[in-house]
Amino acid sequence: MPDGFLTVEDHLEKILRGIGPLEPYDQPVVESLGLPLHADVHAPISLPRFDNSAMDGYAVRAEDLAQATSATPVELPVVADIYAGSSRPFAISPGTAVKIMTGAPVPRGADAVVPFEATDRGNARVRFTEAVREGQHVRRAGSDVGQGDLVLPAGTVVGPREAGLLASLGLGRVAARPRPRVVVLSTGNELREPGAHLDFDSIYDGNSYMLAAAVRAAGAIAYRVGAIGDDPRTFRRTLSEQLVRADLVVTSGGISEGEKDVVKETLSALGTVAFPKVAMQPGKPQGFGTIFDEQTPIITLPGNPVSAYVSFEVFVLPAIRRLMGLTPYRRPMVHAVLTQDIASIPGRRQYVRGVFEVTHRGAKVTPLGGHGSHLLGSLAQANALIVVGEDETALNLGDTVRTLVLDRPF
Ligand SMILES: Nc1nc2c(c(=O)[nH]1)N[C@H]1C(S)=C(S)[C@@H](COP(=O)(O)OP(=O)(O)OC[C@H]3O[C@@H](n4cnc5c(N)ncnc54)[C@H](O)[C@@H]3O)O[C@H]1N2
Ligand code: MOO
Repeated sequence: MPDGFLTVEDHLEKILRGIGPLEPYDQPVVESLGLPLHADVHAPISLPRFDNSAMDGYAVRAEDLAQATSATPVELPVVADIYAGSSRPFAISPGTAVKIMTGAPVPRGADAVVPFEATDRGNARVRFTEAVREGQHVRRAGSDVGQGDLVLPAGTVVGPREAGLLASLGLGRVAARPRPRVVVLSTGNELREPGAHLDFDSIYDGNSYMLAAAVRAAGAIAYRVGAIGDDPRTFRRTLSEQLVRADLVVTSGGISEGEKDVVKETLSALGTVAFPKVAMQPGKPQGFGTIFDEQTPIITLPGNPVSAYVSFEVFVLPAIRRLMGLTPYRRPMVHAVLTQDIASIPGRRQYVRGVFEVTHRGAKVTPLGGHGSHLLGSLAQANALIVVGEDETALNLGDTVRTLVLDRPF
């Protein structure tokens, strides 16, 4: 590794050690979508809560129909109608039937339900032409979930199915860490909002959009602050104004060796931010620390768009996941067979854009475009980053290589 460089692992370790998980609180179930449960959830009630009918039909005692055949039908008086949600508790006596709708409580004494289709659909009296099995079409109390059962262990990520279960158990709120609020801002006098007038040397601010989208895709809340220029006072003022809504600040640009590297200049005096060179490509210049009295964590990413994106994947995504308590923090590597040679940069870990596919013969990955950190077109075509280790001298066609498959939930 080149002198004076940190490894990717060391820099990531510093970030993860410097950022603690946010404090959990009881939040509405739908708001917790994508967040891990902070505590085990035990069922406060059983499901179903009471014996209920799985069919529209008649509740009966199975033994009353034991002799029913088409030649010797059994006819019973219909003594009540029971609808889901509108019935009083009810019991049936031997030799009677009750009309019942799906979901309605099965009356005490009844032990089976016969669907309308298997009867003459009578109102005052109903005729049955076959016997029924005890328990037929009755959904027993507790047969799905027992009261007190551990239904969702701590760490389970809330998705639509978990939300449905929680609400069905009467739990409208659950303990989870809050969705992190991430302020995204980019720096550079050359930057303009999409749609704005461009001077001969200005460009559109793609990074703040890319990073804000990546923050959201990671499950956090993104506050995108438009690009700010290279003036240290404006940068400092903007940062201090944004702190009230930031669990983490992410910047792009202004951290290399230039003469107007505003982020580096300003932050050096504002807190604990260090600006190491990291042994990776792209993404060599990096920065991390805390700022102001609030000690808000800030991750400063390089301005080259591909460098900013790769750095987000490698450092910011794990940081966001740590804030919300979502493990694993780091995207798992997936093995795939390489379809072309890749030249390696010795001493640095490379993240090479690629296209990952699963075919009937297994997973394969094809490198894409060049190494340039400005190549946005090929970045948008890629769906994976091929990881070339610091010590690897070359990767060859046919090698099994490690890849980060982008956008995939984990
Ligand atoms: N003398 C040296 N020069 C550079 C070095 C070095 O080691 N010595 N490192 C290079 C590497 S590697 C990178 S990466 C960049 C990082 O530079 P900065 O973080 O200071 O970024 P800027 O100089 O502000 O911008 C770099 C590049 O990216 C464009 N950019 C910036 N922000 C945006 C944005 N929001 N949207 C779109 N494009 C953006 C900017 O116009 C520049 O072209 O430094 C190298 N230089
Ligand atoms: O290392 Mo810079 O981040 O490639 O282009």
